[in-house]
Amino acid sequence: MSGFLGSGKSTLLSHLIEYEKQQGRRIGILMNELGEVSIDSSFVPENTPVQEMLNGCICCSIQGELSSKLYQLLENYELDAIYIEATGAAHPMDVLDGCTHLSIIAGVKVKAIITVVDAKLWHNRSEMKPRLNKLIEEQAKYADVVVLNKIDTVVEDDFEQTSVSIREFNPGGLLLPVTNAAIDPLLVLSTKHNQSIFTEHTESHVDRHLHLRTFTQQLFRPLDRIVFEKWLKTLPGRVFRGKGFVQLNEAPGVFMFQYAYGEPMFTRCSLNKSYQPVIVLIGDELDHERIREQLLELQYIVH
Ligand SMILES: Nc1nc2c(ncn2[C@@H]2O[C@H](COP(=O)(O)OP(=O)(O)OP(=O)(O)O)[C@@H](O)[C@H]2O)c(=O)[nH]1
Repeated sequence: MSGFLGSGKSTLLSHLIEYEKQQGRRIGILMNELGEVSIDSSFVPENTPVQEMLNGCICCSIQGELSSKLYQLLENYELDAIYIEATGAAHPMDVLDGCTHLSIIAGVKVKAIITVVDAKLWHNRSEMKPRLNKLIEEQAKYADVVVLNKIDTVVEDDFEQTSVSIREFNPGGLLLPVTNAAIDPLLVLSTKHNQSIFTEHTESHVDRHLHLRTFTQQLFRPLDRIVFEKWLKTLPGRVFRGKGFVQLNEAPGVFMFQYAYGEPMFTRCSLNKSYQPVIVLIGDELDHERIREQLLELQYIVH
C-alpha cells in the first residue's frame, strides 16, 4: 500500500484487516514509518503479527530490511496474506523490488499495489515541489488499485477533474473514489489468494492491468554469459531491474545476478548453500510470453 503522507493508508488498512478477520484469513502486517516510534501499528489487533520498520523509508535507507522483515513473517507464521504499508515517501517500485528479493521470492506472490490518493492534494499537487509532485503521480501510475480518498474535501468539479487526471496516469487500474477509505474490500481483493508456490515459471505480477510487472522464471541449464548479456540489451519494454541466481557455462557453481540501469553483475555464491537458479525481472509492460520463450531458448545457445 502506497500513498502520500496522510492520504488514508492506515484508515484503509484498518478496514481491510477487519474484513480479512471476518473471512478467517491469517494476515501479517509490515509497517514502515519515517519516525522512530510506531504510531500506525497501534490500531492493529493484538493477535496479528506485525513487523515494523521505523526511522527510515523503504525507498532509500532501509530497503534491505523490507525483505528481511518479510522473511521473518514468512518463517514464523503461516499467513494467507501480508499487507505492507509503506511510508508516504516510498515509490511502489522500491517496495516491489524488496518484495522480490531473492531470499523470499519462493514464498511471496505480489498480489496488488494499492495506492491511496488524497483527492484534494492531487488536485493541488502542482503547488508542491516538482519531486513530490512526481512521486504522487508515480504512486498513482504504478498501482493496480487507486483508492481516491477524501472526496469529501473537494467540490464536484474538482472531483471530476481529479478522476480524469488520475486516469491519464493510470488508465488500466481500478479507480475507487471514496471517503474515509471506505472501499468494498471484495473489489480490492477480488482475485482469490493463492499461497505462493514456486512453480516452473511463476508469473508473479501484480495485475494484468498494471504497467509495473515482475516476471519470474526458473532455469534448468547453465547460461552462456555473453549470450545472456546480449539478450538483456534486447529486452522489450523498460526493464528497471533484474536479479536472480544463474549457472554459467564458463565456471562451476551458482552466481548471483544483479541488473540495474542496463548493467548486469555476476557474483559467485557460497558453495555451502544450494540455490535454485531463477531470473526475476521488474519492468514496465513486460511481454511475459516472449521473455519466457526467449529465456528457455537462451539456455541452449552458446556464443
Ligand atoms: N476528511 C477526511 N479525512 C480523512 C479521510 N480518510 C482519512 N482521513 C483522516 O486523514 C488523516 C490521515 O489518515 P491516515 O489513514 O492516518 O493516513 P496515512 O496515509 O496512513 O498517513 P501517514 O501514515 O502519515 O502517511 C486521519 O486523521 C484520518 O482520520 C477522508 O476521506 N476524509
